[in-house]
Amino acid sequence: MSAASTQVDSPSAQIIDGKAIADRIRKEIATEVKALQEKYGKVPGLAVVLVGTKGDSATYVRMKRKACADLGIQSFSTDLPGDVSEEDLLKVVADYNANEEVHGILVQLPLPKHIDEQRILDAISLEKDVDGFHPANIGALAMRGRTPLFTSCTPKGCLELLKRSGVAISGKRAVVLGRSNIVGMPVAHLLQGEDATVTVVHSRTPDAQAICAEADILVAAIGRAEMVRGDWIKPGAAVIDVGTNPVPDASKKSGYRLVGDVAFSEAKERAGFITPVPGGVGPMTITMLLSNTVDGARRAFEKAAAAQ
Ligand SMILES: Nc1nc2c(c(=O)[nH]1)N[C@@H](CN(C=O)c1ccc(C(=O)N[C@@H](CCC(=O)O)C(=O)O)cc1)CN2
Repeated sequence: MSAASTQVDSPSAQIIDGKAIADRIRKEIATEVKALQEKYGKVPGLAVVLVGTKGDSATYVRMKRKACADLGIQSFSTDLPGDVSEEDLLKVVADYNANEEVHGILVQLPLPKHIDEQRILDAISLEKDVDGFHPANIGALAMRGRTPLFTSCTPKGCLELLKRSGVAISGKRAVVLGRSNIVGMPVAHLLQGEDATVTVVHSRTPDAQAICAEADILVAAIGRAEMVRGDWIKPGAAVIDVGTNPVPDASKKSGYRLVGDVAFSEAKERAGFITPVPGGVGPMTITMLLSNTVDGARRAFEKAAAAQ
């Protein structure tokens, strides 16, 4: 028998269809919104604040507002000029904090350089922090035995994709590539909370490839186009690609296409599960925002009912 005929091809990975999973969850959320309306006569409300006109941010905000409309969530919108003062932005946040019809407040990031992002995020009421970026929510996420009021949307979406795809987490070796406050750090805490053994790899980690190659679950959130090559992947691993990096593509009307932090075509030949870009983690981010808004509204409605 020739060598060629005895070779066993490694099967291609199961593609985790984030769009399909997000659509299913959105249907569940729409049902919950209806149930809340029937029980309390009120609907959840989400305030989305956009500063400036930066292309991506404006697109994401539009998507968030449309998603609210699709699911019966009341949407509150404030669009501010890029040179708005920090004090004026704080005033908008304070008004939404005081508005009883608003159960979630989201300030689209990044903010212009002249605004202290931390000061703005800290000003959002803990009970309306649907982004889960308030230090008290992050702190609770990091502590054993504590549950944050809200978990940040992209990390929550990553975990949801793993769970709904039947990927076991407990006892597995998880590697998170990237340590941002928005994704890397919270996703590492979430995986640890599910009893994975977690390593965070970042820009100063020597031999990132060798560490990634030990991962049963690899979450790539470093923001570098196709940094993770096929030979970084442990055969059979679950690969969650959070990267959305624009690369020039003259064949596209926009002049670019999006690629992840993982070289998809190489990685899918070794991984057991893998998310595509686009259509993987991205659609889950907004879906988890809607889910957090409904959670916030439910808590507010229950509290108001108990106080009567
Ligand atoms: N306040 C916040 N700001 C930002 C967050 C956040 O969670 N809260 N996350 C990102 C951007 N973001 C949401 O705001 C976001 C990113 C990507 C997607 C998405 O659906 N991506 C699609 C591709 C869309 C496209 O073609 O452009 C995909 O990956 O399939 C949604 C939301 C930064 N700011």
